[in-house]
Amino acid sequence: MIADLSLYLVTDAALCGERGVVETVRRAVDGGVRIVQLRDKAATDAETVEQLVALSQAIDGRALLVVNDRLEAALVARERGARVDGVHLGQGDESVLRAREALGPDALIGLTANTPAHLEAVRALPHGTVDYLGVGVIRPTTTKPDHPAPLGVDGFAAFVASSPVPCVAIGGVGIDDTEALHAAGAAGLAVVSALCAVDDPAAAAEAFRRRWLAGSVPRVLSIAGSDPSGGAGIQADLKSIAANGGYGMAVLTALTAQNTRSVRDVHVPPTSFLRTQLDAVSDDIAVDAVKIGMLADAEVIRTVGDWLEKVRPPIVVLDPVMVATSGDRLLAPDAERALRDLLGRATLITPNLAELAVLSDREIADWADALDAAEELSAEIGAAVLVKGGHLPGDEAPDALVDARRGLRQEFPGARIATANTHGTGCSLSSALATLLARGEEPGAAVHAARTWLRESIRAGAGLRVGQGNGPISHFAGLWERGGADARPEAADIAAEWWEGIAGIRAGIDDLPFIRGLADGSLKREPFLSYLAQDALYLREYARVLAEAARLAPTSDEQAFWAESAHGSIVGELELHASWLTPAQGVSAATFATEPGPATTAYLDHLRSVAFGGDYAEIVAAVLPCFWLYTDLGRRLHAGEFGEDARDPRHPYASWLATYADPSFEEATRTAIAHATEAASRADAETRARMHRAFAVSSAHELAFFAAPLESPDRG
Ligand SMILES: Nc1ncnc2c1ncn2[C@@H]1O[C@H](COP(=O)(O)OP(=O)(O)O)[C@@H](O)[C@H]1O
Ligand SMILES: Cc1ncc(COP(=O)(O)O)c(N)n1
Ligand SMILES: [Mg+2]
Repeated sequence: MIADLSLYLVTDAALCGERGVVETVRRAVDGGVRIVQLRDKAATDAETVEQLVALSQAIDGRALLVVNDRLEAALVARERGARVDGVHLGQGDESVLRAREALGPDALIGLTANTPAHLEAVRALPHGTVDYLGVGVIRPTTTKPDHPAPLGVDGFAAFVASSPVPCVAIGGVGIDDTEALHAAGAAGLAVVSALCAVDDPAAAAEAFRRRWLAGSVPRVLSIAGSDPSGGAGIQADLKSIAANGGYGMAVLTALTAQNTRSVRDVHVPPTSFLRTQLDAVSDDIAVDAVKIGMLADAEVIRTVGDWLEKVRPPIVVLDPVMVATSGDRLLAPDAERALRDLLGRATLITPNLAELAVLSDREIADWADALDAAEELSAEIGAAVLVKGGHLPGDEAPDALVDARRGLRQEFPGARIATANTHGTGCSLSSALATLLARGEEPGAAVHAARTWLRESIRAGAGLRVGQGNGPISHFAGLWERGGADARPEAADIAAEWWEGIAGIRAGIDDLPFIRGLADGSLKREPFLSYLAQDALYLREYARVLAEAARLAPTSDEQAFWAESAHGSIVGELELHASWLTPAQGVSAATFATEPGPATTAYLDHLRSVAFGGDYAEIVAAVLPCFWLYTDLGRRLHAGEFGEDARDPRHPYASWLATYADPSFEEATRTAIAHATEAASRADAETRARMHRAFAVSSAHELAFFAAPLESPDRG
């Protein structure tokens, strides 16, 4: 049997402690353990049967279950309805031949081995008797008191090289061995203490799995229809999987005769042949992720559902394809019910707006409706939902990831790209997601990366000059342009993402009593002047950071811009002193000579530490919120968004508010946004992430800075 041995939990009742073996296993499987071995040398056969029954229920088909040594108990537990997939035998335990005979050809049979003589013995057995070897110990361990001399990673690698069957590394394996053992050729890691004796087995398992997957090329199977014009269906899937770093496989549910204009005909081969294709793959290859596309009719859906029930792939991304971009049906209308039943088997489903309406059986009038419907559907099916906004009217094409079980609702903003090349966008996105999830990405990060890649590929689509209708996207545009480096988002997309990312901070600023009072003029003079005094202190240092940006700027345009901004910042400081922070305004010499308050100090510390790092990209991201948030606030104050008072010339702070809405400051802000986000677009993914963080941290400091005058009694 072909099994995913990547993360293999071996139980130890003592190490599981009060939590117990069953609960430990349940959580570890939640976290991604793929196979569980019940190992309890002290239990009686009757106790072992009970434990297997309980474990089988807790695992619920999400991982394989084998038992150490106790063939009889496995057989009895099977009779009692437990799903026991096989046994793991030691050199001294029952004969593997007898186990194979008793458990049948589909059982998983493992054997402990660590010497050349053991390997000779395995070679002498009929092919298919032993499925894998447990090889160790890797390091000294206390969970096997009588263990042989440790092999170490090198000894393990040498053993694997001459083994006829896959080898799992066991014995003292810790998370930091993951990469080395993967590179040494391990089929998986068998872990005892590092999963049983930890507070959070799910988190530990997730960490193992993520590190394991990061080093592998995932094997991704698309189960979908064929599009001979190459833009959608399995053709799009295979390109998308490859472009995102996976090994692509494809099982055909249907053949369409379509091009970029329309679907002319659909041929659905017999489902018996579909099943033969599916088994041919899973009998030979461990499938890391499945993407499901066009399913044609109810019988196809049932066939795929039965196969999923047998194989239980760890990741299933289901794109509930109903209608093609051209408007032609790809699913028989009477099959919608059957499709709904299949959703429960998915990890993630990716409906467009029309499909979401059908699946959730409600009307969707706008994006807010779509999010609510997605949340409801997610709760109902127990899977995450990525609702796609490609068919929204207007200039925006957002997507949103909703997972009711985790209380997750994450929006991904994006301007609509003006292009006709949208054929196969849904197919491409879902297979990219299956691949990225199989590479160990978190769902939110996977969606972000898939969208970045998709948007670049959509933009490049027209350049392919394929077809007269809705042409395809250019799946390898990034690869062809940059030789495979991560996709680069456009500056405008980065701006949208950063701005959306601080939506909570912006709402927080709008709600501050200080801002409300500033808008309607009710703000007392004293906190206002103390705010200005802090602002003056801030601007002087801010100017130095801007000057540092000028010093490091890669082009003379940018150099000039940041130098002018530094100058502007100093002029701003001087003006504050000239017109507001004066004895005439009631500002005493004491306030004048004020010290920076905590919020000012914290903000400046952040800016200076970024500036000290000497990275132009990060500095310009950190200085951006001071431009952007002020301009945005000024524009909205001026537009009367906070009430009409702010525009009244008799408003006590009218002249100060006017400087907010100064057109030349707005122009400078546009330029600052452009320089920062273009630097981000040119940067590698790691630098871009640092920039995003620096931007978000500065934004949070802006909020604290506005809050300070009415908050801290010891403000400057
Ligand atoms: N013109 C466009 N500009 C930017 N993104 C788009 C555009 N059209 C579709 N997308 C994106 O392509 C993906 C597929 O979405 P959608 O077209 O809604 O689904 P489907 O292709 O299944 O009908 C989504 O990520 C969506 O945001
Ligand atoms: C065989 C096949 N499967 C799926 C689609 C959906 O295409 P889109 O991704 O544009 O929704 C398609 N046109 N053809
Ligand atoms: Mg589409």
